[in-house]
Amino acid sequence: MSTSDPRPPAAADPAANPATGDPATGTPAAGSPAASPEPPAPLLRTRAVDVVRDGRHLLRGIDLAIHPGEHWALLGPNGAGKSTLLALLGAVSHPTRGEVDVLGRRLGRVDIRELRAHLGHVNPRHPLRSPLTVREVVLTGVTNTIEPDLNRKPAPEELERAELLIETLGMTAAAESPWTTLSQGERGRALIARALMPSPRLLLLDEPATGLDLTARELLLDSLDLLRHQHPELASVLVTHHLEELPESTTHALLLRAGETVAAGPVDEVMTTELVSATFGHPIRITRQDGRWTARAAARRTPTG
Ligand SMILES: Nc1ncnc2c1ncn2[C@@H]1O[C@H](COP(=O)(O)OP(=O)(O)OP(=O)(O)O)[C@@H](O)[C@H]1O
Repeated sequence: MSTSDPRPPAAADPAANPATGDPATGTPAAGSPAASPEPPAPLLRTRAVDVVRDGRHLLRGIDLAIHPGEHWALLGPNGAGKSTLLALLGAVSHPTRGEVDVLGRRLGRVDIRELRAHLGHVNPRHPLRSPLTVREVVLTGVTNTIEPDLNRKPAPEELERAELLIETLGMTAAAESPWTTLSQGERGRALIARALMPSPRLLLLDEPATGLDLTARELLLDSLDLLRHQHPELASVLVTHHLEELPESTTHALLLRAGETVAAGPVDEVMTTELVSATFGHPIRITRQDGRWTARAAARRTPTG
């Protein structure tokens, strides 16, 4: 299949389920039948989204629907538009055209700062310089501030939640370690715990494994698998260039090339040799073993005769 003929396995049509409800609690909209077996409303939805900057299309015609319990990989080469799309999904920027609904609220019609409070956005460039401990950094997730709010004492249930998340992310032994002495992998896991403090329904991860050594990457991916297992309603979007950096628990993928969708849908339909090769513009062979993916350049043909 060529990039000009993408057949994205369609994400569920969000228009079929217009319930919007309360983004903070997930409560169905008034009038929704309480016992309805309908699938849940998407947490994120984009329709025909374009982003144009300086006269250049960074994204074109992006349609996407992400539901509770889905864990999406956003894959594509350098400059494909992954960070631009993540900024829309994280209510950080607006589309030039099209619709973006985050937790049932349309960007452009709501205060995006209020929306962001319900999203767990992990910024690998967390600008902390002071030697807060891991526990203190995780607790700043409650106020979504870089430094602790000194006028506010954490409630016992917040301390308890921080401890649980620190454990889930495999950081208990380092809970008292100062930020300034942590490795990049430890910082990454502490930031995921921090992002989860306000119990967001959606976690956005921008290249969380970049720069990690093998052990640190595997610890991170194990932690994400455990987290997703413990919080079955959580949804997530993870941006990466590398298939090896995808946790086993990845359920869906969106492949982007030059700002356009090559394919989007369930991971086993999308993460194929054909579609990933089309996305990266290079023949790549994809294999999946024990739930994890590897990508290798397809073998060159041996010249005959
Ligand atoms: N404000 C802007 N004005 C013009 N072009 C921009 C702007 N922001 C980003 N771009 C360009 O848009 C394209 C997509 O950028 P984006 O950062 O979304 O890609 P990406 O897939 O995340 O890339 P990478 O994998 O390298 O991080 C790039 O070519 C980038 O140079």
